[in-house]
This record gives sequence, C-alpha cells and structure tokens, in this order.
Amino acid sequence: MSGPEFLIHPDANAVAEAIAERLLTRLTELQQQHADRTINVGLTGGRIATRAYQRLAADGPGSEVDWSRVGLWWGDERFVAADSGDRNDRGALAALQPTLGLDESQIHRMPADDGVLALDDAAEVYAGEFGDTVLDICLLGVGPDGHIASVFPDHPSFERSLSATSDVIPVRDSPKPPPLRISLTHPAINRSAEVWFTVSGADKADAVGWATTGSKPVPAGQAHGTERTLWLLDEAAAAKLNH
Ligand SMILES: O=C(O)[C@H](O)[C@@H](O)[C@H](O)[C@H](O)COP(=O)(O)O
Repeated sequence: MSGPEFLIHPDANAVAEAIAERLLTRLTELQQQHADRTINVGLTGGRIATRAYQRLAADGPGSEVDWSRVGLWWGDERFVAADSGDRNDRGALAALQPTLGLDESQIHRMPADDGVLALDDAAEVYAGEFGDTVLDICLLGVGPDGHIASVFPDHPSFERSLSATSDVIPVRDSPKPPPLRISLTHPAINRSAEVWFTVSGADKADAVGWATTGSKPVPAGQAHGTERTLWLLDEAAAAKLNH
C-alpha cells in the first residue's frame, strides 16, 4: 500500500467533475484488466457524490464502460423507509438508473425499514449479501466531525467498526439524523483496493487535518485502500491538509 495521494481542485463542482471523470477512466481500465468479472464500487451519500453521479449519468452512456459489468454497493444507509428522501441510495439511483440501464441484480441496496427486518437483522442480511466482496473502488464522503459511512467519532460506532468481525454493523443514536443506520465497517472498507475520499467546503478542513495528521482519532483517519488511497478535495477543504 502506498501513502495517500491528494488531488486539490478549485471548488466543489470541480471535485464532482473530477470524481466522475476519474471513475469513467478507472472503470474502463479495470474492466480491461478483469474481463471475467464485475467491477464493484461502493457509493456514498452526500452532496458532492450526488453531483458526481449526475455527471456520471450524463457522460457514462457514451463512455467505454460496460455498465452491465459494474456492481453498486453502499458504504452506509439511513435505516428509513425505502421511498424516504433520506435514503442515500435514492439520490444515487435517481441520477444513475435512468441513463446507465442498470439491472436490479447489479444494485446492492442496503435493506430499508419496511417493517420486515429489524435493524440488527437488516445489517446481518447485508453482510450476507456483501459476502467476501472486495470493493474495487470505495467512495467515502467525510463529515465535518471526521465521520465516514455511518461511523462517527466519540460514538460507539467507531470502536465497534474498528474491532468488527462483521463487514456490516447496525448503528443507533447517530449524532447526525436520522438515528438508525447501517454501515460498512473499517475491515470491509479497508479491504477495498482503492478508497477515494470526496470532500469539499471549509467546514471539512478540520476533519481533513485530523484524518491526515492523526492529531485526533477520527474514522476517516483509519480508512485506506490496499492499493490506493486518494483524497479528492477542493481548496477550502484542503486548508489544513498534511502532505
Ligand atoms: O449518511 C449521511 O448522513 C451522509 O451520507 C453523510 O455521511 C455524508 O456522506 C457526509 O456527511 C458528507 O456529505 P457531503 O458530501 O454532503 O458534505
């Protein structure tokens, strides 16, 4: 594993564009290298990522990517009804599904709170679906507190994620609403070949600083890819970067 790489763009829009462009290039390369299998991508919620998905939806159809060989997973999900606007998967799929022609079998949504599964069972079901998946690319937004997925600092989810024996955990009392969530754990994230952090805005500068200097233990500081760890930032978020 090499050290983290930092790519700094002028603003949030430029970061979103860079993520979309880089995804198209990398997915094409990976499909050439691994003609026999699906390429698995872990999606994140958040504003930048959603903008990147919209860009991907526009540029994806004319690209060299074979969308029938891309598997979509989620790093975390809010445990609310499937049709709730709070779901992370809604924004992503609203953008991606209409133009990329994705089959349901390629879309690995985390279970919703639909009265069938309780939170703990829902996490277990997703762990079963995830199996021994190694994400080729895991996108991670970062909160101003340094959270990634639904793993929060100064919260039981952090210790639980770091020491998890499962790839997926239920999260209760999330400091960021809604309170019930499902999250990939650090072992699952850190098995990814590539982890791409997507971060913009001055309110993220401290979090980026803590994660990259280790000056405060935050979930983002403990996440990395086995082959590559990439920080895609805007200038404001990079203000306290250690590199
Ligand atoms: O589940 C959530 O509450 C969000 O998905 C959250 O974890 C988000 O990814 C980060 O807070 C970054 O969001 P922005 O890119 O919008 O700053």
